[in-house]
Amino acid sequence: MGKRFYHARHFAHSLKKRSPRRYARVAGPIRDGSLRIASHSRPADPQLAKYWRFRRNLFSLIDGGGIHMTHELWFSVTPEEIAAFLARFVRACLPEARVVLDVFCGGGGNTIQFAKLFPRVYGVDFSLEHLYCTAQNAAVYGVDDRVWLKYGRWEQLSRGGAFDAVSVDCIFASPPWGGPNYLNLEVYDLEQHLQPVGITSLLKSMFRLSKNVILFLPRNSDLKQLARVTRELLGPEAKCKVLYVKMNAHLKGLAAIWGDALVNYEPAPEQPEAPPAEESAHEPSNRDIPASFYDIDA
Ligand SMILES: C[S@@+](CC[C@H](N)C(=O)[O-])C[C@H]1O[C@@H](n2cnc3c(N)ncnc32)[C@H](O)[C@@H]1O
Repeated sequence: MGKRFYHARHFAHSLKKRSPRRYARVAGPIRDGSLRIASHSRPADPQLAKYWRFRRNLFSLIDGGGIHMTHELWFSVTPEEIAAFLARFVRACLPEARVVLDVFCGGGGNTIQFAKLFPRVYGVDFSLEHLYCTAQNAAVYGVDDRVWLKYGRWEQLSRGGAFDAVSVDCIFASPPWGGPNYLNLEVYDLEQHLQPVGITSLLKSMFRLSKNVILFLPRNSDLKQLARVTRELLGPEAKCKVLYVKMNAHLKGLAAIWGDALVNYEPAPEQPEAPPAEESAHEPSNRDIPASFYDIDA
């Protein structure tokens, strides 16, 4: 893997050795353990109270004391149930896939769930603290041996060809939505509001590496823009599939999906009986995709 990526298991050690100046920026929280979440103590910031109440939705293993988060990650980690669903969905659609790239990996909510089902997962983030959290959290879930991390701004990494030598089977990204104000908008403009770049640039940078792309987007995203950008970048016949992702009956966001194998996938009708015994947990079939997640607008 060379020196281009940090193996999650040795993240802090490798960062210190290869880039002491970068390490110095996170040395404090690494040494004093201030990013470690003591699950039973409510955070001092009242803004976080609501997120803390639902902390086990973010990481079911949070009570074990090994989960790490920054203030920002309380708001932005993908809830585990959703991340697990998306990983199972990709696994069911792309049974041969080996490599997933999680751009904007944050605290590893998605990276971890992908790493449970795929042998190699790359996580990218421009926050060293977040990469450190991903590495720590991946260790809690016992998947840090499958996770490789890259520090930097996605726009620059992509322009510089940082992943050109990697054969990526699928790209997932949960880009920043620009704070909770997105809910005040009737329609979320994917060119204006999405960060760090608009949807056209973001998708261009991703389609260079893989035709299979999933973006986790605000629930009020402009679907017309999705249709337009799909045709502009992939041709007049191309399709984007949109899954409305719900948790406990609440609409949490949209998964916008590109790539034939992902778009044309149909879940089998729900089957009441248990799956056959020989079906391993690591080889999900379409029975693993709960139909309730499907509310498709193709
Ligand atoms: C919504 S969070 C992702 C949460 C993640 N999926 C999880 O479950 O933990 C977005 C992340 O994007 C990172 N980010 C923002 N702009 C970035 C950029 N230009 N390049 C790389 N990472 C960026 C932030 O540091 C943040 O961790």
